[in-house]
Amino acid sequence: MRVPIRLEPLTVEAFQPFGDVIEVTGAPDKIINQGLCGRFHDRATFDFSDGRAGLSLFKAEPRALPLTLEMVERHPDGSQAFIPMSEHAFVVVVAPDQNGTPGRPLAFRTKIGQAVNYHRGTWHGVLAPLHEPGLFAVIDRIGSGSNLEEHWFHAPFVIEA
Ligand SMILES: NC(=O)N[C@@H](O)C(=O)O
Ligand code: NI
Repeated sequence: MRVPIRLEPLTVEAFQPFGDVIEVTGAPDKIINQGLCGRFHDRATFDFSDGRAGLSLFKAEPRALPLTLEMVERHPDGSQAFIPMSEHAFVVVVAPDQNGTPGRPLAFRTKIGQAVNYHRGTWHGVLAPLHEPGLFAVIDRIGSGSNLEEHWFHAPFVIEA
């Protein structure tokens, strides 16, 4: 028996307990470059313990819906941001922490132009593009240790459109 989870639109409000939604909304915080560019300033909270921020590129295989969710993971020592490098939606899965194990996951479909930053220690699904090229810039912790905790569900969930 796979428990269904319905994909919801990604919003700042719904995602707030888990991380930041990075997107161009409203007026820029600052107009720069002789008026030719709007700066939407400081839109994500990075948090790294005894390491440093690093920028990597991920090229991930696209996933098809319905998507089986067997596990979530978290990074106790740092936040992790995923910035799509193509104009395609991707699936974002998070779960509340309940005394060290994840509760019922939530699944979101991003809109084009949205990126996410998981706060340090947030349970999340691994990167799940929905289309080629599956190319993302990732800002996360570079440092010692694995910085990775996985939780495999006894009964997988199924993420549905
Ligand atoms: N393992 C790894 O670098 N990627 C995961 O953290 C992920 O969230 O996709
Ligand atoms: Ni991760």
